[in-house]
Amino acid sequence: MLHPHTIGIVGTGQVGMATAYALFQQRIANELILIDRDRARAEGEAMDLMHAQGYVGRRRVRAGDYSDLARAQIVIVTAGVAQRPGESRLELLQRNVAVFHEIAEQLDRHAPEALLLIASNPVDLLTYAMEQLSSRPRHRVIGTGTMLDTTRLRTLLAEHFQVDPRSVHALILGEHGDSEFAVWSQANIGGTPIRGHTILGKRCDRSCRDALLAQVRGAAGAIIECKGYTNWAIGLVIAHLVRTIQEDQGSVLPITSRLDGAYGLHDICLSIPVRVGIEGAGAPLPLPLDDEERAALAHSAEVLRGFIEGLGLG
Ligand SMILES: NC(=O)C1=CN([C@@H]2O[C@H](COP(=O)(O)OP(=O)(O)OC[C@H]3O[C@@H](n4cnc5c(N)ncnc54)[C@H](O)[C@@H]3O)[C@@H](O)[C@H]2O)C=CC1
Ligand SMILES: CC(=O)C(=O)O
Repeated sequence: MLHPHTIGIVGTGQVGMATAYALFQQRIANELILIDRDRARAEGEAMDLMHAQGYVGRRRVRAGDYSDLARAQIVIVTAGVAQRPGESRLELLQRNVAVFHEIAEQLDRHAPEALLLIASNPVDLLTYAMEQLSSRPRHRVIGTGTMLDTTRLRTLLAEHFQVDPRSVHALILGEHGDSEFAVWSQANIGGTPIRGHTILGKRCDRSCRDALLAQVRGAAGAIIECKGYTNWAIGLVIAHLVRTIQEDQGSVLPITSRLDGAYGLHDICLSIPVRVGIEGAGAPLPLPLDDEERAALAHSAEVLRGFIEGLGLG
């Protein structure tokens, strides 16, 4: 029987461990199973985290094999290689698809019922690859998509308007990558549209909006230039997603899921707002995009489709 508080993490690098830390610290998981090709690394990380039980209470964190995932309700995949400075997410594709063949086979054998949450990059294409490689229902494979980019935009807008980021309602959709776009037609601060309105004495005109979007698109590159990787924000994004699934919240989130007809797109994984619950990706919401946004979504789909055809996944 699956246990909702048993969570597996495949890949105990920077992202995997920022995620483990968030899950542990927020008491989202009672049992964390850490799997990595480098077993010693996973063992060390498990021991380190376990030693904080004196402050968070009784929790189990252990290094394991795929066979230890039988009880896991959710398995988070953060394995693979990360971008080097100057490298795009799409450049990781071939290296990480090879890793995913092996992981999909192991997960199908040992955790066929677990919901898979993909973070490895390029996340849209690897979510697609995992859906193709795994025999589980497609809605049970989801990617973090543009959740990270969306929180980056909300943070920047909150700074601009000097409000709580949680009062900023704005979305980044499409590819988690260079072709992503902001849905400015719907963006608002506490209900007041950002376009065309002065909010708390401040405006964000076209050039301000373009500059903020450029900052969001460049955020990963800027952080990687400084510290070599990004991890803390994505760790919190994944913890939020895990809680959403565990509690069957039905939150609407810009995750990566399979589109088969929504927004006129077929057979592709990218981010649009989707209901998320215990079964994974639910129905997409029919966000009324304007012409420019529809064109941007179609462009993201075209960029990704160019790569899907080269994956050879059938
Ligand atoms: N979706 C998102 O928003 C974000 C995605 N990422 C992506 O997450 C991935 C991980 O990034 P980092 O943790 O910084 O990389 P990292 O290099 O620190 O960790 C990757 C880990 O995967 C392990 N690994 C490699 N192949 C494996 C296999 N076949 N089986 C099990 N473990 C394996 C490695 O031993 C390593 O511990 C990258 O693809 C990165 O681009 C990073 C940040 C945000
Ligand atoms: C690395 C990456 O995908 C990000 O930080 O957005």
